[in-house]
Order: sequence, then structure tokens, then C-alpha cells
Amino acid sequence: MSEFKQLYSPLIQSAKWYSVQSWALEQTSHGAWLLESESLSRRLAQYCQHFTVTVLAQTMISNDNLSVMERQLVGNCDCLEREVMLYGDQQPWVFARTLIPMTTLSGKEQDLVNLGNSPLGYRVFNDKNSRRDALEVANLGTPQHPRWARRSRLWINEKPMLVAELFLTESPVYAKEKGC
Ligand SMILES: C=C(O[C@@H]1C=C(C(=O)O)C=C[C@H]1O)C(=O)O
Repeated sequence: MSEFKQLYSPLIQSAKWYSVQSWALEQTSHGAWLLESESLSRRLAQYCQHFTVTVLAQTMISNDNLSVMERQLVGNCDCLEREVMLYGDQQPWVFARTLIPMTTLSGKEQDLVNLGNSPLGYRVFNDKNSRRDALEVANLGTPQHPRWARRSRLWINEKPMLVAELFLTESPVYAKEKGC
């Protein structure tokens, strides 16, 4: 199993998610990242020469293995679980875990199974009929040394998927805080 998956998958799955209003995110540099409603991939790509995605794992999981909240957000359905690392100039920036219900993988969206190392965000946000909602934020670090994560639901042609993203310390999300 990939070391990143082993490390970050349990971490993001045990995160305690809070509504964006619970955090003072407005006018902070990390807030601009966490509140991004369009494609995160596109935003990250603007901060490096080479933006790449590597699939760490992709498997079908039974709806029994979803948490109660996950089931509420995407429905009571077996899901494709896609776990990736997003890299900026070869630095691991964001670990992402996406749950795509079987029912979403229908019609035009059947191609989502075969995305491989193409960013999911490019595919979703290239479609006019896409949007994001149910945004929540977690701090997996400490108040002094935060390690931000967010979870949101993406809709494509009115079909949902759930994306959880963990922002690693090398990502530009922390650039201001580090005094760069
Ligand atoms: C959801 C987006 O795509 C990013 C790309 C992902 C992938 O390729 O699996 C997963 C999560 C995202 O951070 C986005 O760009 O907003």
C-alpha cells in the first residue's frame, strides 16, 4: 500500500468536520484556499510550473463502509473510492479522497472511472453543469500549527460525489503563515 495512503487516509477519515462559519476564515490567506468554490486543481496549478496528480488507490467500497454523514451526503450507495496525491513541482501538496457513488458513474460520467492521473477537478469543472456545496473544514493539527482539511460535495449533471482534501505543509496554503 502507498505510504501516503497509509498515513493520510485514516487521518482524513477520522477528521471532525465543522461548518465554514465555525472558523474565522474570511480575509485569511488559508481561508481563500479552503473557501475556493471553483476547481482547487486549477488554483494549485497557478502556484507551480508542473501540477500533477498520482492515483494512490482506486477501489469499489460497499455503502456499509461509509460513515453516517458520508451516506447522508452522497446517498446509500456503493462508491468508487479514489485516493490521490496532488503535487506542485514534485512536492506533495494535497492528499484527496473522493467517494463517487455508483449512480453517479452513469451516462457521460462513466468516464470518471478511467480518469487515471488526470485531475478530477478539470473534468468536473470543465462541465457547465457542475457546482460545489456542503463545504466543511477541519483542523487536523493544533491551533498554533494548523493542518487544514476540507470536505465538500461536488455535483456534475445533478449527480453527487464527496471530496475530502488534506493540505500538506509544503502546499501554498501555508505560504503566508510561514512568512514566505
Ligand atoms: C476536486 C478537485 O480536484 C482535485 C483532484 C482530485 C483528483 O484528481 O482525484 C481530487 C480532489 C481535488 O483536490 C478540484 O480541482 O476542485
